[in-house]
Amino acid sequence: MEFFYASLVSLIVVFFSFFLHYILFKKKSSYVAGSGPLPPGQFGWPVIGETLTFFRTGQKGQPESFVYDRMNKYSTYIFKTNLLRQKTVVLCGAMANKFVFSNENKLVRGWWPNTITKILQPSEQTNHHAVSRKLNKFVHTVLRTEGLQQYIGAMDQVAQRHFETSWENKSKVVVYPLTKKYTFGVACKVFLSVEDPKQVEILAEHFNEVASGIFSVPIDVPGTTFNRGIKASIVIRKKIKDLVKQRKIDLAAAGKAAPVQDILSHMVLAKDENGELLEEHDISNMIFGLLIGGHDNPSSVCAIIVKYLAELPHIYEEVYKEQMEIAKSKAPGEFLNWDDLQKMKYSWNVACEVLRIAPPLQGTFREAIDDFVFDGFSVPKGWKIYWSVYSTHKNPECFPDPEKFDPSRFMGTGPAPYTFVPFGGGPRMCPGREYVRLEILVFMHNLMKRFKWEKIIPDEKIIVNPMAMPAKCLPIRLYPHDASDF
Ligand code: HEM
Repeated sequence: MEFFYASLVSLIVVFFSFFLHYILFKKKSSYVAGSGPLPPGQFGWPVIGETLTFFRTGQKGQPESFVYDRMNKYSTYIFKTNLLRQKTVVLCGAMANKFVFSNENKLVRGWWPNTITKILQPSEQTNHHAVSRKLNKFVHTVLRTEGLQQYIGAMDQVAQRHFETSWENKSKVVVYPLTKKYTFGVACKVFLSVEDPKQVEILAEHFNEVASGIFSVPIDVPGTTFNRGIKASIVIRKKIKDLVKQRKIDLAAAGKAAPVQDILSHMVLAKDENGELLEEHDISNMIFGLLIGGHDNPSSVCAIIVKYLAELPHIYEEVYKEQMEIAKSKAPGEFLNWDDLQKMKYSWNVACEVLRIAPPLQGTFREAIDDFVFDGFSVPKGWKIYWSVYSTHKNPECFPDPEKFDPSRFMGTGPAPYTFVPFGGGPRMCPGREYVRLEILVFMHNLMKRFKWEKIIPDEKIIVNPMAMPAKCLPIRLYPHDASDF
């Protein structure tokens, strides 16, 4: 059925594409906004532009080549293209990152493709930009470091149970599905206090449908991946709303729920700047957004850490030494705490190097609120702006020998400003970054103290589909440490 619809749409696209191309692009090719020419570059194929090339380079394991081919051909700092049927400029390099991040809501604002907004956005929102700015501010507040410290023990508890049930007593495992299970389990516990494995699994299945829907052909008729994504999003929202309602009741009844037990309690009790409690649908939307963030990105990093530690024994040994010192300092049954995580400096450098070399997200879009000029080229109002993580992460001027996995890049003062941007920057910078740091370090600790491992597919590549991930999900052979190591 999906194939039929996709074929139908392709035919329609072929018939009308040249006509649309003429109307949308050719007629306006002489358009000059601001005081400079349009950026160099090509819009590519009619309608679809260069979208397929963009995604294919990622699926082939060379996601950075889309940006670098065009930087070499047109300009180091800016080029135009057509992505997701939008006239887009790609801004490259540290200065471009600084420009995008510091002009939020002045010259640019957040923009998501229709597929994403249709699945993720609540229909109740009338003034999307104003509402999302207010909610984003609140999300940044609930995920700040001081608040998260209290959840480290809970993360460790989830990790211990996860390794006991899914890794121990096995000689081989496939890593990527397991890291997904771990990170989603942590998210369910920390955000919602949902621990029952069956309930977590059902929620994870709905989230998988949402994730597939976001990156599917956007045809909203029964049977398509896109339609299933929308339906799954409605089901999840309903489930979260029910949890919010129940939590309100439990918090009112003494002893049934604690104000600090998870992020949900925190949100239910929080008040906005007018002293009002937050609306139920706002809380559900925020929790939904956090679970989406917690679903795929951190699991990609955890899996790719496992890959590099298998390939680079000298780095494995350093991480092992650091983690075993902490493991030996703990009393039996004692969970990790904030001080332990502060000691995991080398481990975090390793994770940062993974975030540099294989960032889960390649970049995000903005929309020009007004005409502006960058590097002498005009960007017209309404065009989309794409900033790419790779334009600095794989740039030898920012990171010498960029393909080399070298955690020492993060020692001392670390990378130059605006060059290491896996979490974006400015007001929209990922609010989950500190949460991610804790969750990844807890994962590394529990993994290192249990196992050494080797890859079953020695030359397995990292692809981007749509997150960075090992092409075959990283099957490995496990070798448990001797009990005498403790
Ligand atoms: C390794 C894991 C992660 C990476 C690499 C990552 C990266 C990013 C990036 C690049 C952005 C866009 C920033 C921009 O447009 O400038 C973003 C936004 C966001 N992230 Fe993350 N993220 C991760 C994990 C998480 C987690 C675990 C959560 C939730 C707990 C989360 C919540 C969010 C939210 C809510 C936004 C939207 C912020 C806004 O639009 O203001 N992320 N993230």
